[in-house]
Amino acid sequence: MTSETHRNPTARAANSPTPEQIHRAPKVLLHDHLDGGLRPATIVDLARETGYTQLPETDPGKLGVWFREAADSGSLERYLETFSHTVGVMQTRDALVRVAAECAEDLAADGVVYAEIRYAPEQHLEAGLTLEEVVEAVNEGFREGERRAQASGHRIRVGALLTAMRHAARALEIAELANRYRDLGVVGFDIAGAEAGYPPTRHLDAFEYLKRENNHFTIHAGEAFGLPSIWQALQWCGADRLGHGVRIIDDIEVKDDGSVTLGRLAAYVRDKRVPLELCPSSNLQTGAASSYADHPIGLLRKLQFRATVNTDNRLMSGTSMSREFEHLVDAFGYTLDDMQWFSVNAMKSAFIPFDERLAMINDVIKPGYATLKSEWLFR
Ligand SMILES: O=c1[nH]cnc2c1ncn2[C@H]1C[C@H](O)[C@@H](CO)O1
Ligand SMILES: [Zn+2]
Repeated sequence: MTSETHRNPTARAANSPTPEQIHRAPKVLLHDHLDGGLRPATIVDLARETGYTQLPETDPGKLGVWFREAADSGSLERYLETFSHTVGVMQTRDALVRVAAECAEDLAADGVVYAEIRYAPEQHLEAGLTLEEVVEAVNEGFREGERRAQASGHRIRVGALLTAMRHAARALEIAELANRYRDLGVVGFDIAGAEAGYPPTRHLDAFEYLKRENNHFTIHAGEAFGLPSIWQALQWCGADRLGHGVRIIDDIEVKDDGSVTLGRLAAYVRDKRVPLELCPSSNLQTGAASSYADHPIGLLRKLQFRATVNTDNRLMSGTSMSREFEHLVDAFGYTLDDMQWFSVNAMKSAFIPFDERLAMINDVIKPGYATLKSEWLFR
């Protein structure tokens, strides 16, 4: 596919939402890393409190810039190196509670009404916490953040996804942990980390265990590595969703006359309504896409894949859900109807029970967009 084929030169439409409307619109976030979303000022505080001495900057403003620039590396491996500093200050119970509470607060203030936040418990054991203590601290933080959000007039519901690192060998143990804390704040499982060289099938035992337990999982696949990774994640591992999955574009052919042919895998992904947790800004930094206008989300939305919009790592990308939508509105001329479509797609794909998803869609998301869409009548 040439990069020019799917550029939308008209960009913003007359009825595209303003940044203020985007901010107020109810948004649903399925792919966001807890250790990729800390406030820079909190990192500085926690480093001081916990004796972490490796920070590249101690001024919060400069530190924020440092993360964005260091993550802007063009390679997933180098992008991931920046996490040593956030994980480095997230080793105590208090630190985890604080980071999780602020995460929920920040998302709620941005208009996110439902979020699934992931992190790898195995990365937070350096100061002696157990896996269980890590999960309980993060859950406590999320509950505290939900309460604070409500007190300031925002409503958000946050579920945790437990991630296992794909280069390590603890996936089954983490899957069992996710199962133990199911209905206690944890809604599913994930694997993350460098993709090339670490296929998801390395962790087949964990996925087979979760399937036997009727539990849910997503797999980072099709980000830095292409179709074989997506194929394995779906057909060997049985993933419910794809973390990124953006490289499914490699199985879609667009001819000069505009006609589109889906390969077998792309057809499967669309036919089975496999949710794609797309993260535009993150993809630009790791080299998986070259610009917002050229990001495959434009074509995937047109072809009605079950596409969702996500932040991945708000700190490393200097982003938020509102900012991701602002970029997409600018690049593709999206309207509130498009935003609603992405948000409903995400809510349908969440790992909480069906009746709760439906209530979020009918009682929160649709009324929220209806209010925004009717505003022109009273302008
Ligand atoms: O986009 C990503 N791809 C693969 N791994 C990632 C991505 N963003 C964050 N991670 C890793 C680094 C974190 O330490 C870990 C758990 O959140 O997940
Ligand atoms: Zn990710």
